[in-house]
Amino acid sequence: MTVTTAGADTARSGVTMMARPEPLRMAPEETAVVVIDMQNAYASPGGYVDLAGFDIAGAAAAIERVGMVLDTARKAGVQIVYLQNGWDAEYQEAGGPGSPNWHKSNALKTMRARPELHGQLLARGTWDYEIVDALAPQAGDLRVHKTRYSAFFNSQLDSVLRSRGIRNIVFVGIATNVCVESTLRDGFHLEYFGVMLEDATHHLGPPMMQEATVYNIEKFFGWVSTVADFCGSFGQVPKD
Ligand SMILES: NC(=O)N/C=C\C(=O)O
Repeated sequence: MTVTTAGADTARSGVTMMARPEPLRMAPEETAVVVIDMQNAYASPGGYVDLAGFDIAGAAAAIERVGMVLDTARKAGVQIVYLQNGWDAEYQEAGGPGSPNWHKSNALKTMRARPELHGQLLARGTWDYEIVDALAPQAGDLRVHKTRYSAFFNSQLDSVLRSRGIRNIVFVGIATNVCVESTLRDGFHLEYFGVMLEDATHHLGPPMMQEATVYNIEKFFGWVSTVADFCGSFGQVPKD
């Protein structure tokens, strides 16, 4: 049975997208594509996660598929919000030894192990922090800065979405099992309908991490769909 997301006119004006465990009916004007951390740090050779020893072989395909989603979203008038993860140049926003982030962040750990990298990873103003060239934001897109894995924590994201009447979030980006899942979970608790396009994401760690997030989302926190299903449904929306 199709799940109709919140919104007075959704049943009438919405589009139906195939998803698991149920198809979703969503109004384009109440939907945003949230692009998680498609920065050089996460998606480019020589960026933070590559230097930290994670496999980024799947990132190139994710970039290409995110690009397809953004093309369709722009034509359909769906709001696009880019998240960028990182901290100020002095790393004050990262927290010191009193913060679990200081102990768990693999970027901070990599820089402590390789002091010559200090100042280069995830600092605003660096190449590492920037969105990859192929997905450069365009006029009308929004950018939101975040300092922890969940894009809802200590950021402008909730008010940016709420003030625009957004109730549905289509998630793409990196990494599936860290910032995408953390943000989708927090969005669930804030009453957003979250759907992840599984082939426009990439995980950090072994392949089972991708499978685990897909299971968690399908079973507990939201819906899972694909780029073809997003483009097939939102591609039908006429732009005014
Ligand atoms: N964008 C992410 O999922 N980030 C994951 C790890 C990190 O930022 O250290």
